[in-house]
Amino acid sequence: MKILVINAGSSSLKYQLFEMDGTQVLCSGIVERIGLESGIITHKTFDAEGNETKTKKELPIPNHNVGLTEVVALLTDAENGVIQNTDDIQAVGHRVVHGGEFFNETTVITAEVEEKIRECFQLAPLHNPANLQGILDCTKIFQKATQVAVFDTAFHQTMPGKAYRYAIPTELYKEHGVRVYGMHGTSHKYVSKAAIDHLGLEGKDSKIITVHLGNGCSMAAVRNGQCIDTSMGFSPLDGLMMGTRSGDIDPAVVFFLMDKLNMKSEEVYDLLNKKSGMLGVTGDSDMRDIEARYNEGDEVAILATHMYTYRIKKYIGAYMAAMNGADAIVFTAGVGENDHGIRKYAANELEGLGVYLDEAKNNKLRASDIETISTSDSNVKVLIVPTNEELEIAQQTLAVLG
Ligand SMILES: Nc1ncnc2c1ncn2[C@@H]1O[C@H](COP(=O)(O)OP(=O)(O)O)[C@@H](O)[C@H]1O
Ligand SMILES: CC(=O)OP(=O)(O)O
Ligand SMILES: [Mg+2]
Repeated sequence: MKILVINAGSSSLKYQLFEMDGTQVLCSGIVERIGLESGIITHKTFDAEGNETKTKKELPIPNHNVGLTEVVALLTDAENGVIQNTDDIQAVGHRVVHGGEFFNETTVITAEVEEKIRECFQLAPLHNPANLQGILDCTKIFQKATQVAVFDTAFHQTMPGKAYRYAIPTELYKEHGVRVYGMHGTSHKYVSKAAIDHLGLEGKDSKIITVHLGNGCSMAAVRNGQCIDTSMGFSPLDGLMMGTRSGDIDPAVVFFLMDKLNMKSEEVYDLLNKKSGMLGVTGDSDMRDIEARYNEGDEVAILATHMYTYRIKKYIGAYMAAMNGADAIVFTAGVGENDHGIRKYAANELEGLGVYLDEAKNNKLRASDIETISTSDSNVKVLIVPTNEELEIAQQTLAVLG
């Protein structure tokens, strides 16, 4: 069975096509810089031995629909395509960031499900509209396929009330669903499970702290494979410092901006979501640019890097307290897998908590497989586990189809 996975982000669209009998990846790719002057499509195909052929295209991609049309053209290309026509796809698995309290598991998409995804637009304005657009487009293009939604929020639905409730009047939770939801759940689930398997902790009282550092960043405390706390909240704006999002901030700042600087609520929302985080402090949002500036001794980049990693460190402490210890801290996603400086500053000087980083091992730039970067006698293991949200989505899609 061929399952296509679509991970539509705010400015990108990642995809992978799987042959699920034996789980072979037929092709994968990313459409980046959607909506900007020039977009980039990187497309990789794989033969039965896993050998890779890569093509790269630069062209304007004004919206996700154009991006998806380009992807379909690559999939069905007469010479280099991996399928003959769109009817070869039996299912499309979609990443949907926010499922509110509607969904705690993977779901076949119906008109009613689409409506509920729409109802969650306000909770994830950078993500859910793009996710729904991807679903609507794929329904038209892949007419024989079952469309399935895998929610970022689902994995976090096991959190207890003491972790997911805000200390505000109860009716705001009961009548309006104002609570912590948490995101990146597919990734936290995938990497925590991989760490549990890797460390032989299946069936034991396992305590894993997962640190997902991409453009959006979040952490989770995972006890016995279940999420008990996470750093993103009602929306993907909360918690860690991110590429363009502020993360934790005193809500009084919002009123200050509105009352003293006459900003409208949507301007404040835009500021905290799109103009803050690393971008707000340094002018750059991509960690590669910030790393280069750091290495040149740029003081602003140095400050921002330490703000970013200090907050991760504080959450590590919080989650070790929440679980009364930890077996492992797991770094993942674009920054977590690639940036050894970020891992170093986030996980060094934690010997008091039993975390001993092996700096030489950590200095590897890129982890394509699970790597241990703590010393052999570290009580708490520090791992890099490359995430694979697309594989997790494909497996959950297959499971829901029975
Ligand atoms: N080699 C690298 N070194 C440092 N950071 C990197 C590297 N490669 C990618 N990144 C970072 O990873 C981020 C994207 O991560 P990703 O997990 O793809 O995020 P998202 O899914 O949120 O778009 C980029 O913004 C970039 O900062
Ligand atoms: C929820 C979220 O922040 O997703 P991403 O990191 O893909 O932007
Ligand atoms: Mg991501």
